[in-house]
Amino acid sequence: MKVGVIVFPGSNCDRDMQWVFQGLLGLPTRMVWHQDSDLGDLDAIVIPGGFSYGDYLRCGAIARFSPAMRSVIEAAEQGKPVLGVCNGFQILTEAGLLPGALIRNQNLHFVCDRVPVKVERSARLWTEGYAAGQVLNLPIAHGEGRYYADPDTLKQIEDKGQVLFRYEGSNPNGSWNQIAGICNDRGNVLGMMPHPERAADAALGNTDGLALFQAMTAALVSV
Ligand SMILES: N[C@@H](CCC(=O)O)C(=O)O
Repeated sequence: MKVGVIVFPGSNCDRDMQWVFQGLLGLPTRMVWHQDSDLGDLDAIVIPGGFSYGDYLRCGAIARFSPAMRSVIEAAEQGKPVLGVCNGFQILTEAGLLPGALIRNQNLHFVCDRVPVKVERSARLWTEGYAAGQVLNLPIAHGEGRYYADPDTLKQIEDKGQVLFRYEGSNPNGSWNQIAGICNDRGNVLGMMPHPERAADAALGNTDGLALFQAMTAALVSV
């Protein structure tokens, strides 16, 4: 059982992810340079936050062409859990693993804050450690986090229950339907803009994000 964290030029949350999986949960974790396409040894894949390729063109638009991404797509097709946080979410939408897009924040400002995020439902792999409707306090830090999808796609993901996280109260980036995180139809790929890895270690004073990683880990143990 092994977790892989894909590292692109410009990733900056890769070590935080490594700390959660390896340091807090005690799971073997491999840092994978984006040019490495041999991911066969991995049981779960994480695409961390950051500024891959300096966010040139659009956040995630260049990273999605990295050799590792072809293998991430294969792993997702095999049903392995794939988690993308912030820039990772952007890369997953650019790669077509998740529907919709992350566009410039409505107020055109980079937003760095801690915000209430509601868990929509208790979903296998990701949110079984939370109660439906539970409100988490999670850090956000992004310039292109406004979730957008065309009306048909939006209806489809809402109808299928693919929205797992929604901003509660305020809408910090103007996301359609206050969407903060979605999974794919099959449920094994999750992308979210808030940073649960920055709210996982008690030393940081907030462990609201930890249950997400525990749910992912529990699923791995039973693989
Ligand atoms: N580069 C992204 C996200 C930053 C991150 O992943 O923390 C943005 O500004 O939208």
